[in-house]
Formats: sequence, C-alpha cells, structure tokens
Amino acid sequence: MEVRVFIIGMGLIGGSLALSIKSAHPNTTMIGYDINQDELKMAKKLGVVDEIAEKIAIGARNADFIFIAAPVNETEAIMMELSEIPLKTNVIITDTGSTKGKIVSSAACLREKNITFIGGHPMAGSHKSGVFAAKSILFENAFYLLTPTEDVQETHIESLKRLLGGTKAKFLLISAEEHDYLTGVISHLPHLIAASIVHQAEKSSRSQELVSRLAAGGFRDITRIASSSPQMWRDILLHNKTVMIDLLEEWKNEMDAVQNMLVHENSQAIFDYFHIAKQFRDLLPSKEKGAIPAFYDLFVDIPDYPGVISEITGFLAKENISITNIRIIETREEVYGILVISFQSESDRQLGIECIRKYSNFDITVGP
Ligand SMILES: NC(=O)C1=CN([C@@H]2O[C@H](COP(=O)(O)OP(=O)(O)OC[C@H]3O[C@@H](n4cnc5c(N)ncnc54)[C@H](O)[C@@H]3O)[C@@H](O)[C@H]2O)C=CC1
Ligand SMILES: O=C(O)C(=O)Cc1ccc(O)cc1
Repeated sequence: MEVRVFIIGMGLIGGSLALSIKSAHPNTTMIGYDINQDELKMAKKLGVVDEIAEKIAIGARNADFIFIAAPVNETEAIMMELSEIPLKTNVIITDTGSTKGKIVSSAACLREKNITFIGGHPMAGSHKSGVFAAKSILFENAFYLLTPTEDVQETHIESLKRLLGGTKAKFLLISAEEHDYLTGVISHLPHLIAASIVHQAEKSSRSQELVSRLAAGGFRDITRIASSSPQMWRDILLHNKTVMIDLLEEWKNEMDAVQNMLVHENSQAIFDYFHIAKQFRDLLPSKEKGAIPAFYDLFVDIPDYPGVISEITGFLAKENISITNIRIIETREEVYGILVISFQSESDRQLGIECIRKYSNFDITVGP
C-alpha cells in the first residue's frame, strides 16, 4: 500500500522527519509544503520530498499522515485551516512543536470533526534551522514524546509509531501538561539561562574588552544553545508562559540562596551546593540523547608540527567519518589534548577513535 505523508514546514525538523520516514519506508510518497518557497525548492532539490504542494489543501487532501513542523504559534493556525478542508477519513495529524498544552487544546477544532490529532515532540534538534541542516539520523536514540488525548485510538498511535520507526527514537506517552513542565525544566529554562549568561558577558564586555577574548572555549560550549533561532525560542517561551514564570521564580530563589551562602561565607553550604549538583549530574544517563544534544567530543593530544591537523582530518576522510566541528584548545588542564573533534553521534566518535588509533599513535581522551 502506498502511504502519502504530507509535511507542513520543511525546515530542520520537517526535513529530518521526511528523511527518516523514507529510510524505513522507501515506498512512501513524501509531499512538502512551506510558506518559504526557497526552503521548499531546496527540499525538492535535496531529495527530501518527492512532491511539493502549492497549498495546504492540495497536499492534505490525499494524505494518510500530516505532520505540522512549523513554529508553534503557526501550528495553531494551520490546524484551524486543516479542520476546514476535506481530508481522508482515517488521516492522522501530528505536530513536532516544542510545546504541547496550547497546541493540544487548539486541536479541539480537529477533534470536533472526528479527525485524529496526536501531539508530538521529537526531543532532539540543533541550534541550526532550515532543511539544509536536516538529517535522517537526527532523532536516533532521542526521546519522542507523544501526547494523545484520551479519545485517540490505540491503533492510530501504533500506526504513527510504525511510520516513525526509521527515526530510531524512543517513544514516551505523557500528558500535554506534563510535557510542558518537563520540557520547561530541561530545555526551555536552560535556553533562557544560556541567553542570560551571554547577556551578562556582553554587558561586561562593554567596559572590559578582554571578556570576549577569554570567553572562547568553555564559555562558548556551555552557551552554545544561545545561538538558537530567536524567533523559535520567543514563540516557545510565550506558549509555555505559565510554566516558565513559575520556573523563573524558582530560579531567582535558588540564586538568592546561593548569594546568601556567599554573603555569609557559608563554606559548607557552597560545597554541598556543588557536590549535590555533581552527584545528580554524574548519574544522568550518558548514552541517551536529551533535548539538548550532547557533544560527542574527542580530545587528541597532537604534537606541534605543521600539517598535523590536516593529517588527522585526512585519516577521518579516508574512512568516510563525518565530523561536526574541529578546534584547538589552548589549555591543557584536565583534558590531555588540544585538538577537539566533535562527532554527531556516539557511533561516529567510536569510529573516529578506531581510525585515529589505526593511523597514528596520538593519545586520545574521550570527552565528558
Ligand atoms: N530546532 C529544534 O531543535 C527543534 C524544533 N522543534 C519544533 O519543531 C518545529 C519546527 O522547528 P525547526 O524545524 O527547527 O524550524 P525551522 O525554522 O528549521 O523550520 C520551520 C519551517 O516552517 C516554515 N513555516 C513557518 N510558518 C509556516 C506556515 N504557516 N506554514 C508552513 N510553513 C511554515 C518556515 O518557513 C520554516 O521553513 C517548531 O515548532 C519547533 O518548536 C522540535 C524539536 C527540536
Ligand atoms: O541543540 C539545541 O539547541 C537544542 O536544544 C535542540 C532542541 C530544541 C528544541 C526542542 O524542542 C528540542 C531540542
């Protein structure tokens, strides 16, 4: 049976889903729609979609599955449009938005017409946007949260999961409310805090020009997510406003408590603060992909001679191993290596280790 999948929003997530669905179900006909014609043409050119639809109504009419992979506030308007046009009776509509409460309640317009809507959120991504950055393995080992309402039939949830088998993600069913609290804690608040640390550094840099120069390395790493799309994060924050206001209140109280420890030079409390954080963090799963992707880094202790970096990238290229980033760190504290190579997955990092060991005797340390 030929399955037609219609994806609305052909960016990073829509494109990556299209590629991973196609990898497991090559007979699927993938149709794409985007308000941005350039993005849509690029999706066709890259082979991410088989067909492009000029209007939502055209792509939607024969679709068996419809994915809305647009910004969260656009998703609500798109659902409204879908509720007003003729669709196949058994169509399953889902979305990929980073928030679920507002979207799932707005989906009432679909439920009223007996159209199945299953809220979805593949919890992996990147600070990059656009179909050009799409890749079929983006969701491998990541959690894929589904938030079906009680009226959704089990068989429809199973069909959606089967279609998404190629993502190699781990599906979890939770309520939209739980979703928004959990993602608020582990994704939305960290993005806000990363932006706030960058703001603080930027303000300091106005009077201290060394700030920007010294902010390379570790500072860049922990604030990487502050380079994410400002539009996307504006929309997410506004959608998850209630949860975020509560979390920010807790964060402010937490910072007040730390400030108090310092004012009173409460050395034991400061030690405990770091110690308890370390214990909890050290126990977090390291193999699973979370909302904020891990860095699969390798530290290679290289001798200082001309051409050594191209030598190493040459070994990796010879074995067809992709890297996502390469840089030199100037400090030798803690990690014994100065060349940092980032890979997009744990398996690529393992291949990288084997490859560098095969062609050289440089010391390698695996990143945290
Ligand atoms: N970027 C990430 O890491 C993740 C994003 N998400 C969610 O997935 C959704 C898509 O995000 P990305 O793919 O990263 O964004 P993106 O910016 O790469 O792609 C979004 C696409 O939607 C299109 N679009 C905007 N309004 C539209 C409309 N009314 N109709 C049709 N197309 C429209 C844009 O032109 C763009 O091509 C968002 O809701 C986001 O919250 C979920 C997981 C991870
Ligand atoms: O790398 C990053 O910037 C991310 O944090 C990826 C991400 C962004 C939004 C999501 O809803 C889930 C994952």
